[in-house]
Amino acid sequence: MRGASVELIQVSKRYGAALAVDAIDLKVPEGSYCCLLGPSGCGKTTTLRMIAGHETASDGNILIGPREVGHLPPAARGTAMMFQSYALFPHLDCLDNVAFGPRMRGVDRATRRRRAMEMLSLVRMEGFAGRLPAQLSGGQQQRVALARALVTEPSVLLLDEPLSALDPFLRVQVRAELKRLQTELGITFIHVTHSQEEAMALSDLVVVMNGGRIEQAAPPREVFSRPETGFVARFIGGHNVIAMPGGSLAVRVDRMRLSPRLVDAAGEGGLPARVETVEYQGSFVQLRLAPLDTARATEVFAAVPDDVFAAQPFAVGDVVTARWAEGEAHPLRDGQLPADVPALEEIAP
Ligand SMILES: Nc1ncnc2c1ncn2[C@@H]1O[C@H](COP(=O)(O)OP(=O)(O)OP(=O)(O)O)[C@@H](O)[C@H]1O
Repeated sequence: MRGASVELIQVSKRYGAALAVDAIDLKVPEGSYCCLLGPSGCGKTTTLRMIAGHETASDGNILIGPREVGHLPPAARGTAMMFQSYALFPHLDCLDNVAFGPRMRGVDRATRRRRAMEMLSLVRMEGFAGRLPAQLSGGQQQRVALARALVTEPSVLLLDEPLSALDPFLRVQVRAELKRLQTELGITFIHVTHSQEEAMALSDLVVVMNGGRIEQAAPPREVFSRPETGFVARFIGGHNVIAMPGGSLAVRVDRMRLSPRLVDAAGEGGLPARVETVEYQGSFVQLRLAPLDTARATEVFAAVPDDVFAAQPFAVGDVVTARWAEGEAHPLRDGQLPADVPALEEIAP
């Protein structure tokens, strides 16, 4: 199997007056694992379905490899789709479920059974070839569904919330399996999820969507360390969004430094705030703070390493100053403030 790149150029989807996907541009490199991440209704599934050809784009171009595929039916695009519900045929055993597609395409019995067996081995289900879906666990059914999608040798595998029907334990197992397969096969995976943890764990490229648009498309570490918009900072989590005179900033909660507030310190920088909650979390202590100036943020969080906290503990009701090193504050693209927000002193590290 070989991967192919996927490129969307100014792709839109309208349902009547509603714009589900709004002129998005995206380039997914060949052989990469890409997650489309965002809240319900942001247009992830619609985007996936347009790539698969189950939905026609209202505008724009879709390329798979060098080919424009907008006019091609799903079966001619070199993609395969795996759905949230495994949708295995209940009356067929695993081998026949996987061999079903090749059978429909007229592949002879011996070849299709050999191919199906290879795919079952790939997902480590060769020992279950003769079982009916009802005799399998959810995770096992999911693997068979994966084998069934891969038997067509797609260059791009499209996965719509493939883990959401699994319990948390299985979800982590199947997630690791998906990553292993993608790395081993070298084909392109495009995976829709609303779980930031899933996207972080799997992706080479995370595409954060909101309201039919792409907020940010970058490797997970970059999205987490340098969110470009307030939406990304909040959705990915682990960040405070703080209003400043020049616009809003994102600062990671584990980069906040707390010190006792010196009430009479002249020209004191930082963000004075009252401690609202203190929660011990094992390796760190999480504090929720209410800034005294609510125009800057209504609440911020600080994750303080447990040893740092033990050396200088704070209690609920204490007033502290939160600071961060200059390089830890990332300006947000959509962070312009209304003109009436008061100017504040410079933040000192
Ligand atoms: N067939 C349709 N007809 C009309 N509107 C639709 C149709 N399909 C999707 N939409 C609308 O388009 C928008 C994007 O839907 P989409 O299913 O792509 O979102 P999503 O991000 O995948 O959400 P979810 O995580 O809930 O599946 C939503 O507002 C949805 O209501």
